[in-house]
Amino acid sequence: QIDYFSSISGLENLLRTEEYLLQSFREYVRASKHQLQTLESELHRIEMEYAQAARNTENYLTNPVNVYRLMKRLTTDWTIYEERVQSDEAANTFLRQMVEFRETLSFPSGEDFKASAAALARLQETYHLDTAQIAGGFLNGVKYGTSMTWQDCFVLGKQLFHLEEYNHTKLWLKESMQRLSREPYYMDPHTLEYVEDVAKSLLNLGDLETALKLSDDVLSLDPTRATASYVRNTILSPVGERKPTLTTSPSYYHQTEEFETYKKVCRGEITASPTQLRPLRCRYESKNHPYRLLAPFKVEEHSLDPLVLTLHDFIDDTKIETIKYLATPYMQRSTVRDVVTLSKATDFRISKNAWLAYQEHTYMQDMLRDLQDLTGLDVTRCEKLQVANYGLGGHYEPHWDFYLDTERLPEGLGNRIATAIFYLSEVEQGGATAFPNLNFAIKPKKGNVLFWYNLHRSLEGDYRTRHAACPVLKGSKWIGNVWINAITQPFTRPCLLHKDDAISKPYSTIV
Ligand SMILES: O=C(O)CCC(=O)C(=O)O
Ligand SMILES: [Fe+2]
Repeated sequence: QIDYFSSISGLENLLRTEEYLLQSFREYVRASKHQLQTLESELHRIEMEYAQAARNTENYLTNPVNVYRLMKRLTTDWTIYEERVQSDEAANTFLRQMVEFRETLSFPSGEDFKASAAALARLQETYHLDTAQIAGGFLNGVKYGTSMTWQDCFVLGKQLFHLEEYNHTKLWLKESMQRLSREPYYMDPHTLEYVEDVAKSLLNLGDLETALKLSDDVLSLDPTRATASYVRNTILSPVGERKPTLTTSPSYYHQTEEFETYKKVCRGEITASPTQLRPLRCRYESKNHPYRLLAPFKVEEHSLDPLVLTLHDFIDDTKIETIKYLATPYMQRSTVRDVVTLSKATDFRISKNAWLAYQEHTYMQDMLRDLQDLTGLDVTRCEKLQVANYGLGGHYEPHWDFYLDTERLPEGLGNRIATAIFYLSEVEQGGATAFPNLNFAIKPKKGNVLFWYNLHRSLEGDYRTRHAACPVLKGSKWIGNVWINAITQPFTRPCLLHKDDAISKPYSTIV
């Protein structure tokens, strides 16, 4: 069962579906127009005939030919029109095609639709986005798309209600009413029911002021509406009879300080302090490799302890496109380790990924060779390359890359001593790699690599390296995760005999 919400890769299938639907619908409109035109000329003909008869009824009815034709019309012709309207060829073709399309084309599932609503709520939450702005097609002040209609906002609000995202429900239902009030037919009889529905929802969500205003609006147009009266009476009756207001209760982790810090880092509200930044440098590094003397590594330090670096322009576009191309057919929903099921999909990691063996292409072997040249680490035994793609609000909440459960290390590889994230695309907005303990987030830049050590020298996990992929706000984020494992490193990064993990212990208490 493939899903569509967890990456951008694959979504083009849905657009192709829409192309087919549009074609079919266009054909339906064209054919029905043609049908209607034929009917119209028939109608016109009878109208003329009738007008003539009505002008001088006696003269008309005394003509035997006219009488015959009147009889014919009323016995056969009208039946033919009736049948034609009923058998509506154009509509039938369209409906038949739709049945076929539903079997042969890709459609998103209800889960996809739900997850895309949840993604919008997550983005709004993480980046403090204004509801009216999003509805107007703006993301962080940049106009990307068309506006949402009041119905769009209403449906989204309802979905968020079912997801128990009550704060967001309120925002979207109110936005839908705002948008409705700007429509020329505000409050026509058909929409009254929607407005009542919103009034009732807002009553349950505790926004009494708006609920009362909406029900008053409805009642001023139609004093007999039952729901609006109920809302109004409930609000105006003495307190105490009212049901308790619905409130959202985020999961335990989502209420922690770490999660708050993570979101601030994603928004760029927290950044490394001057003291943190002072000792850091950018430099060229050749490691005395003859080739690298000419094309040195461009190294930017983000933190010295733990060591976190950006390697600028580390991989070129040709290699990047090849690697994405190789991965695309194998992309599947990303999972996380789970004690019981071994691996499972979760809400806190939303992306698709594919594992590629480095042997599959020299470009991938080049990635490892370059990393080895720079870091001196032995890369002969690594986990496979993990290529990932994040779409609509895709993210990976704070986590460690090293295995906590050292009983179950990948066989013959050992724990993940270092991570190198190859950024395989730009991301227009959001999607940074955030380190909530270190107070910085690195914005993806195509061709750059983010490198850090996950383990202390004693091979214990360095808890300060907790990191995350901030939700992608606009764009399609591609990365390649290289994990360099510890088993082959006794000479390249000798482990210490004494423990040196005390410094990161205080950061281990989060989970
Ligand atoms: O996408 C990112 O920026 C981080 C990804 C990550 O941490 C992971 O896949 O383990
Ligand atoms: Fe990670």
